[in-house]
Amino acid sequence: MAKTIGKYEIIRSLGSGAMGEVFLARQAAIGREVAIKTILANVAKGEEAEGRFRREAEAAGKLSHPNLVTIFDFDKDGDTFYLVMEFVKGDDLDDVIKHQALSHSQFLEVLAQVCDGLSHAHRNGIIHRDIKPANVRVIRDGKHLQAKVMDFGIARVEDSNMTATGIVMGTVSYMAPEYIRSGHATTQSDLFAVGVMLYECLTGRKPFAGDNTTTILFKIVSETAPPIDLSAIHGISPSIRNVLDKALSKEPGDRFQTADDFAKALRACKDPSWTGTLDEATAMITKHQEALAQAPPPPSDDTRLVPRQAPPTVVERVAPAEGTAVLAPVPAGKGGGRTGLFAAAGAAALAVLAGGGYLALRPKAAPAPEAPPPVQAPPRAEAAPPAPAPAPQAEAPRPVPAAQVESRPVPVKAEAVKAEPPRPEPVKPAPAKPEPPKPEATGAKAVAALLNADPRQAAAQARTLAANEPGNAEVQGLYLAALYRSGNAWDFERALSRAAASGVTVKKMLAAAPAFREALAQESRLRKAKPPAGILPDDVMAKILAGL
Ligand SMILES: Nc1ncnc2c1ncn2[C@@H]1O[C@H](COP(=O)(O)OP(=O)(O)OP(=O)(O)O)[C@@H](O)[C@H]1O
Repeated sequence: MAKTIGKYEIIRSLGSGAMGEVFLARQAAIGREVAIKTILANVAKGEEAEGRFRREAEAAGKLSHPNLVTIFDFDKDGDTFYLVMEFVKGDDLDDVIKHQALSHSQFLEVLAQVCDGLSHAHRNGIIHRDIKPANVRVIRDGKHLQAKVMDFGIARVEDSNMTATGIVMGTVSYMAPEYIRSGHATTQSDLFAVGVMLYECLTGRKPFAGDNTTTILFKIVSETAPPIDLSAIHGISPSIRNVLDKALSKEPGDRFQTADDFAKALRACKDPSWTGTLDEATAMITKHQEALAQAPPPPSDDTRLVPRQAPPTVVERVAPAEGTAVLAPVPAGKGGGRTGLFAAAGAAALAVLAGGGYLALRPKAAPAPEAPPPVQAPPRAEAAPPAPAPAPQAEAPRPVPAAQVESRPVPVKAEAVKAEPPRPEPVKPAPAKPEPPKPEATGAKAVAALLNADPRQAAAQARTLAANEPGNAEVQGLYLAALYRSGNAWDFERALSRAAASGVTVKKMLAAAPAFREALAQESRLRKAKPPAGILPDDVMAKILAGL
C-alpha cells in the first residue's frame, strides 16, 4: 500500500466497496484525520470520467449539513482519483441493525436525521441514489445520537446526463420501483430507500427479500412488503405502519413528497401516544356517527380486511446472491444518454426476471457474497415473536419476453396467500364465498355484490366504472369502498383526489354509496381501537374530514 496519496499520509484501510477502497489518512499540514476514497481504475476509465467525477465531487462538496459527510477535496494521484472527506467515527447503520443496538425510537431518530441530510441535498439538486444502511454512519456519544449520510459516490446532479459511461450502480434491495423500471431516479427514490431502511430497522429484515437479485427486483417492482407485526414493535406510535406504507408506495407520487415531511412523520412516531391527526379524525368522525349509524349494519365479515400484501409471486431463480448490481454498459450512441441507457438496462433486468439472464453481478470487494437476510428478527429485549416467514416460492413460470413482465397476471398459489397479522378488533371467520356474479355483470350492483367475497376483484371492476363515470358519486364511493376493503390505501388516496377533481365530494359519496359509509365507519372503529389501527394514512383521513 502506498504510504501517501497526494498530500495525505495513509494510516490504514477502512474497507472497500464497489467504487474502490477507503482509507483513514492524515492531512499533515493541519494534523487533521480524513477519510480518502480511491476510485477503482476500471470505474474511472473512459474519456469523460475525470470531468464527471470532478463535477460530482464539486456538487457534493457544496453540501454542508451535520447529517451529511463533508467533502473536502477531490484530486488525482498518478492514475488514481481520490475523494477526501470528513472521517466519521461510529458504526455503519447495517451493523447497528444487525445487532439491533438501538431502540425503535432511536432508529426513528437516526432515519429522521438521514431525511434531514437528504432534504438539504435535495434542495441543492443532488439525489444520492444509493441510500442504504452501509452508507449511513451512526455516532453514539453518550445520549447523543448523530447520523451521517456518506458516499455520494454515485450521486448525480439532477438532470445531468453524466452516467453516459454506461455503468449504473446501486444496491438492489434499496432501489425504488421506478428506478428499476426506467433508470430515472428522483428525490422520491431516495425516500423509498429510507422506507426500506425503516422496515429493516423495525423488523431486522428486508421488506423485499430473496436469495438472488432477480427475486428482489421482481418483488420491489410488483409485490407489497409483508405487513409489519405491530405487537413486536415497542415504544413508538402504531401509526408507524401508515408511515411505512406511504414510504414504500410503488408510485413515487404516493410517497412522502419531501424528506422534511418524512422526517416529521418519523419524529412524531417516536411518541407512542401520537396518532397524528387521528384524534381530530376520530372526534370529527364521531360527529358523523349519526349519519354513519343510519347506514345498513355492516356485513358479518366487516372486520375482516384483506391482507395488504400482494399474493406471493413465482420467480425463476437465475442470478446469484444479491450484490451491488452493475448493469452492463451500452455502447456510446446506442443508449440515447442516461435514461436510454438505464431503460435498456432496466429492460434487461426485467428480461432477467423473466428468465433472460442479462444482468451481470459485480461482487463487492469482499469475496463472500452478501448473506441472505435472516428469516427471523434478531432477538430483542422485548422478545419479538418470529417474523412471518417469507412467501413460499412455487414452481417457476415459463419465461416471458421482458415487455410482458409488468402487465402479465402474476401467477398465484391460492393456498399460499397469507393473512395480515391480527388487528385489534376481533376477526370473524370469513363466510363462505358467495357465487361470484357472472362476468358480464359489471354494473354497480355487481361490484357491490363482489365487495365481501373478493374486494380486489370488486376494486378492479369498480375502477372501470369510476373511470367511465367520474361524476357519479355512487360509483366513486363504491370504488373507494372496494379499495378500502382491499387494504389498498395508496390507490384509495389517488381515487379520492380524482373524485374530488370531478366534483364528487365526500359528502356526496356518503349520501350515495352505503359501502363507502361502511368503509368510513370501519376506519373510525379501527382508529378508536386500542392501539389505534386504521388503515388509511392520516393525511388521507384529513382530506376526508375536509370534505365533510
Ligand atoms: N467518511 C468516512 N468515515 C469513516 N468511514 C468511512 C467513511 N467513508 C467510508 N467509510 C467506511 O469505509 C468502508 C467502505 O466504504 P465504501 O463506501 O467504499 O463501501 P460500501 O458503502 O460498503 O459499499 P459500496 O461502495 O458498494 O456502496 C465502509 O465500512 C465505510 O463505513
